[in-house]
Amino acid sequence: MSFHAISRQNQIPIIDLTESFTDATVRHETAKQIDEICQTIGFFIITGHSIDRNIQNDMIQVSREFFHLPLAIKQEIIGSKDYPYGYNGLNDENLSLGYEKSSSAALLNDFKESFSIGPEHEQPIRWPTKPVTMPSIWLKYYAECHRLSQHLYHLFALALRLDEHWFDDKITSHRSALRSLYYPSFSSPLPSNQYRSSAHTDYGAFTILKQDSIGGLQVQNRFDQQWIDVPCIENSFVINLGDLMSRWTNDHWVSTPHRVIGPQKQIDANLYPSRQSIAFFCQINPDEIVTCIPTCTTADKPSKYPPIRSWDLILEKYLASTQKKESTSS
Ligand SMILES: O=C(O)CCC(=O)C(=O)O
Ligand SMILES: [Fe+2]
Repeated sequence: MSFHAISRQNQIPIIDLTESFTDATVRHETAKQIDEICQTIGFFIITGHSIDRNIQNDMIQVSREFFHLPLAIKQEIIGSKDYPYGYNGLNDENLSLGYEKSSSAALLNDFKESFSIGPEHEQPIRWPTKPVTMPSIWLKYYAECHRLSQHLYHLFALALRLDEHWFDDKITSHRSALRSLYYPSFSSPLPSNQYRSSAHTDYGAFTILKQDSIGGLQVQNRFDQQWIDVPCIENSFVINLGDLMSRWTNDHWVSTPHRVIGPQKQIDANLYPSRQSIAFFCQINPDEIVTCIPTCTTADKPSKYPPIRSWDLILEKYLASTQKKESTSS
């Protein structure tokens, strides 16, 4: 697929990764395709990713179980500056605040709940008392996503004409976060100024997203500003770049705005269906200094951004979207 074909078509490209795990030639071809996608739409769907279906199903199932528990249990683990994970309740977050402050003020907060964990190697993970199977299922899913992210980093490195292992030492103490998002059902349509997730770009390197079959995820085509529906494909993941990767590549690659709209059709009893998705936010080592990737700058294209500690970049955005000040503890 050519650069122009991708930018013109209002579709999210699909890449089958199966052979890229074992065949170096395929890996190089896939990387070339990824480079084109990352310069244009910044989103793609992967199949042949090697994550077991049972693990995906268990993760969706145990998440639904958690979000159906009484609020008091869900609120057992609440995030803070030192522990930016745990439970976020309905209307606690407005992702567009971290993205575009001027127009987002009129938007109601996102109609969703979430629960997140960080990496086990940094600090003990805080779990709610129920469901009891949650820790083992989440840790298994987290490990699988990290393994997949390592393969994707290899493809991204080849796409940027770097050594395949260029990113390896930048993720040895990564701070990747796993977040389960639950968008409850509702009986009358959401107000026009409310979304399930308002428009935003992701903050980190890239995201591995699992969505259920309800749909609603949309990506903005930056060439004509149109919102493109991301199709729900069985046993697939959606991959999208975040702001850190865009800055790291000197804007050679884009982090594309996306949002989740409410369902347009009711199911039964006048109910608009709930939606469950699972996002794995791939974050590099928090102390890594993000400075223009060597292959992304030339004499004609100087580095645009000063070096920054990777976690400083992430925290700035996180605090903006949850309306927290850096000095507050909850
Ligand atoms: O739930 C989804 O499908 C997308 C969520 C999302 O974009 C995010 O949390 O960053
Ligand atoms: Fe996102």
